[in-house]
Amino acid sequence: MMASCGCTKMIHPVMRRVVWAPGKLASPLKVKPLIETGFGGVGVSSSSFLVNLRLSYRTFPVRITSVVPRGAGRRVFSALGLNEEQVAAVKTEANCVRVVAGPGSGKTLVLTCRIAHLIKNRGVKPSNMLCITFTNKAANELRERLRKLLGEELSAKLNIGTFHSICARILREVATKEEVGVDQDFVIYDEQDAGKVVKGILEEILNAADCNSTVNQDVSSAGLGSKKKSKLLTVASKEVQETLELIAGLKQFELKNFVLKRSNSSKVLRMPLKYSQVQHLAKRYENALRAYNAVDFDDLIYLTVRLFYLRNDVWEKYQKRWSYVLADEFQDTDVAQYILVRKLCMTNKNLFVVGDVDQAIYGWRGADYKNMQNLERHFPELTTLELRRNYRSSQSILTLASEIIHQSSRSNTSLRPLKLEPMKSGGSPVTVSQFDNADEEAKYVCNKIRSLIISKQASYKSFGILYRTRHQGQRFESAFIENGIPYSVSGATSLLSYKEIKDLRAYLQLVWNQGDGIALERVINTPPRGLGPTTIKKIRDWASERSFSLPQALQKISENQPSHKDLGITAKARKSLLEFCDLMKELVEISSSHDNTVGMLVEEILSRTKYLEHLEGSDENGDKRTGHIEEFQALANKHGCGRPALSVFLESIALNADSEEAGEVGGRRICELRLRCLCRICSLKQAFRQTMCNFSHSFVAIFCTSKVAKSSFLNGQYSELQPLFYSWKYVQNGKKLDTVKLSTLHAAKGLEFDYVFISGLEEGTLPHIRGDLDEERRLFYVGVTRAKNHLFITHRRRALVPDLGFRQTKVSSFLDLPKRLFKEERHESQDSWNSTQKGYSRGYAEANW
Ligand SMILES: Nc1ncnc2c1ncn2[C@@H]1O[C@H](COP(=O)(O)OP(=O)(O)OP(=O)(O)O)[C@@H](O)[C@H]1O
Repeated sequence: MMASCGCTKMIHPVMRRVVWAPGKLASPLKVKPLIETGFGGVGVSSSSFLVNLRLSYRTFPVRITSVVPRGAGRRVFSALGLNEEQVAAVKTEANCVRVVAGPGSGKTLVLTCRIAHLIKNRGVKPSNMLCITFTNKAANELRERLRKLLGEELSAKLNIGTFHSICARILREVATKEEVGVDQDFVIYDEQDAGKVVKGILEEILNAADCNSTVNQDVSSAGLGSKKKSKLLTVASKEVQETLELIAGLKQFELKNFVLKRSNSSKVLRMPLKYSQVQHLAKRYENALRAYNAVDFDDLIYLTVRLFYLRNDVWEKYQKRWSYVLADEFQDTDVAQYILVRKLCMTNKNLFVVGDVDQAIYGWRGADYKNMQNLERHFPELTTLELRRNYRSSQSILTLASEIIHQSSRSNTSLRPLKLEPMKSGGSPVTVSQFDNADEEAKYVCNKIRSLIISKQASYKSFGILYRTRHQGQRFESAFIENGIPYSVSGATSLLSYKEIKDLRAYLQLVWNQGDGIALERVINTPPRGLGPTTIKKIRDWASERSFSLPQALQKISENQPSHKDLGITAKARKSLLEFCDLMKELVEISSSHDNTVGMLVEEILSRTKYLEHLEGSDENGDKRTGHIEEFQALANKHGCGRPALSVFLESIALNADSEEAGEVGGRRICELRLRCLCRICSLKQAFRQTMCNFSHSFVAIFCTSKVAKSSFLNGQYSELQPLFYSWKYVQNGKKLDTVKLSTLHAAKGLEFDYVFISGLEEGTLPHIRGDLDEERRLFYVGVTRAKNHLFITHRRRALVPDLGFRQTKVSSFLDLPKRLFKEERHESQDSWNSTQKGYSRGYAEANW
């Protein structure tokens, strides 16, 4: 209908396809549905507090001159290296505090010390504090620092987590099906699972609409009609992604109206057209999730907020439990997260938030930096403090950063720009270099790294290569592989993204919740058991005619209800289904035993399904996949016995995709890749090379540590393998890999490096063609302020521009800066590449052996 009123341009592409078939939409799926008084009280003496504090700050370049006695107030913190601004923020008497903190000003340090101060000097129980971070990585870092600072016992009582993990915990404690649509055993769907649900709904709608329109058009040629009917329409992943984003926007909008209504406000927000178009889709999506007893990431927060508004007792319970709320990176909160924090602090008004409007980079996923400002309205007693001293970057880098951010419009915010004060003077000038193309740019970066490594001025981990879009990293990856430069990628392919791990995870999810339709669809024919797509479609059709979900249909089949004829499937397929149902019943029983760990359950799944044999037979990467399964089992083995442990394990993998563990696996994969390429470029014999290329991880370890290999290295043979050898040694010694870090600008938030390269400063790339100009500028600012001592900015004359393909580029408007702030370099194609490469191999051996 809407399309016919001339607004096609405003209509979402998927909706355009769906809306053209008004009245033909399939009907929504109906499914039946620490009272310790300071440290003394718990055995932490003031001196051990200070010792611990000192230990925890080993990572900080602070000078501790003397041990200050307990209660010496301001002096305690200044002795620990905090400056006056930081001490003021830590020790402020105000209860409701907003700390506006520039980059590199020590936000984490302040947050850690504030928590310690509240416990030590204000007698707040650790169990009454809730500390919210944005990523699991940040939560882990804070936890670790506090563990060193406060000791094991006290820090264990603190509640530290991301918005998602905290809300999941609340819902698991108090959710009921009647109030929020799921019970406490719910599963959490990640973006991929949610995408599958949306894809299913969209394709169902499209195919139903297509089927009807074929009939309506009275297609004379029966052949064409049936052909059309038999070819199912599919939906592209981009369309699924766009639909998910619209549904997320609609949910935010609905939550705002819900809160207005519950707060007795007469204001009602008008729904934007784009959201009204997806309303029915969103409803079907919600119904499908609830039918599977599942929630998505957004739901975790929305449902918690709804529960707080619907149930006073629940709200009171949590605001009493967490009477002190501290939140990091507050500029990146979205509507729901803001409402949650506000509601939790509504009565106690004990709030401590840290944030920086200039580093707000998540507007595209619903974050609203104006939440920093909204605090003034909702908490009139708010005290604002500033951290302006930057300890990270040299003066030249900071001057450039300030110029960049002062050019942003800063519209709609009363927060004045922070005037950062550099604590480091001077510094080498920032370099802006132009290259012909991405290859030349990558060679330049490799050369710089090599020369600094050879001259021992830097280790690999002192380099950060930052870029706007993920695909830019690939060019650097290939260049590093060719040159034996060890690297790791922020947010690299995690263990959880491999097919075999997804299969195992789906089995576990189904064991936990037999109503999980997405998990069921994944494993019902994996390994193959004669239940192909046609059989499943027939069962699904049978089920939807009776308003059952697929899991409910299976339940009916296992109760011997429909015959294979009723279902329209073969007797063999029905037998197979019954066997599958029996298998699941057995696995559920195993999971319930208090003697069985999650690791044992994984083993049972593998043996009862003959999954490993299936892998061997079906996949040439069988070895690698078996390695991934071993890693997954190792993770599972860390968990205890019975169903509670299974729940904890599933939740930890759903909510910890950004954790170090996942990254570690990414790092190992990179070792493999690198070794393959190194084999190619160095003079290994054909047969040996073959073995090396088929190697498993343990083989690399054996090779790298074997005497033969060592002597080969000493003799100067295989010198290209040396970086790998060192990386492997690092892993063996339990150290983090010494690698150059490749990262998108978004993922670089919170990181710092001696040397930073920011690549691709071209119009269309940075600023990104589809980005908001101000937010893109802030992203650039975040990148620049990651650099401690040396900053290299690069741009290419010809490059792959997002949405436009390969083309001649224009230098980014973000580089319209006073020329005095940087040094410009132009690089033509290099011929000296090969000769430097040889020199490097020799140099590397000399420098490292
Ligand atoms: N008082 C201090 N004295 C010396 N160094 C400090 C002090 N406070 C912070 N630093 C140093 O400043 C650097 C930045 O600290 P931190 O990473 O906590 O900053 P941040 O405010 O979280 O930065 P960003 O928001 O840019 O990620 C660190 O290297 C830290 O060691």
